[in-house]
Amino acid sequence: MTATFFDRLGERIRERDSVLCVGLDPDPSRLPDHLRDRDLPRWAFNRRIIDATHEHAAAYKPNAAFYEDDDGWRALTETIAYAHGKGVPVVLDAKRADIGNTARQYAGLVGDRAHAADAITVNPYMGRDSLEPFLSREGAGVFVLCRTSNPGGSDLQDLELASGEAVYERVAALADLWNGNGNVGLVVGATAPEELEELREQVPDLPFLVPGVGSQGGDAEAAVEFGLAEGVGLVNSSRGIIFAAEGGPNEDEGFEKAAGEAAKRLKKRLNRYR
Ligand SMILES: O=C(O)c1cc(=O)[nH]c(=O)n1[C@@H]1O[C@H](COP(=O)(O)O)[C@@H](O)[C@H]1O
Repeated sequence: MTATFFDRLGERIRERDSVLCVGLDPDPSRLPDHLRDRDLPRWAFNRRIIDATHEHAAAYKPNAAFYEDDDGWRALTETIAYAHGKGVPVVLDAKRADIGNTARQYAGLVGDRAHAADAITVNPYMGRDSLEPFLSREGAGVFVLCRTSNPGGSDLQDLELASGEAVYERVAALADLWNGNGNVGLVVGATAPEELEELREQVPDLPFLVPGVGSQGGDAEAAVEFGLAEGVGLVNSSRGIIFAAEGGPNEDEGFEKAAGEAAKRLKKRLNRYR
């Protein structure tokens, strides 16, 4: 195993010729009917999605929100183990951070523990010490929320500081300082293409995780053009891939085929801009 998460991700990107991150957000209300009576319906769904998409995926990104209940963590750990079995790194989208004592507990979500993820998304709001337990896990990737894709992303992140820089620019500068182990990246939404371009110039060495392509209508070209650092970075789509069959003739039985085709299509589209 190579040293950093980004080394491993870079290898995967080259090997699969893909920067596509497939988001595993299995909203229980949208699962196909025939999987609903399974022991762990979300796991049954994810397993089929992974079978159909892994050839095209540089990484998977389960969002913790879809697993935070009694059966959820079992579904999540099965999913992580299965993705690893296919050789695909997993970014746990948990957006965590807390005072050190608590963050140390969260940090077990990534790293060497069996079924832990390879990288995690974190929230910079509480500052460096709240992220230290993640940053100090040298082999784990840490994606710091910088300029998010949601409409309210500008409410705080675009505010201008006394120094003249925007809050998101300060976050990027801090993340660059926190990158002593070469394991830090930024989350920057594809719905903010100007900020993507500007941030790429500001922190040329940090890989970005770029969500917001697909269901949120973000700019796929800007995501690729500015999201990659030395060819390494991820462009995520979740609902646009895993629920690609919805509304079509094979909504129920053919959902994994539709997901596989959607993943292949988006991979190819992203590759046109690399
Ligand atoms: O951290 C994230 O991944 C994230 C940051 C952000 O700014 N916007 C954003 O959409 N995300 C996540 O990326 C995924 C996007 O899902 P889709 O809109 O279905 O592709 C969800 O899991 C979001 O929580």
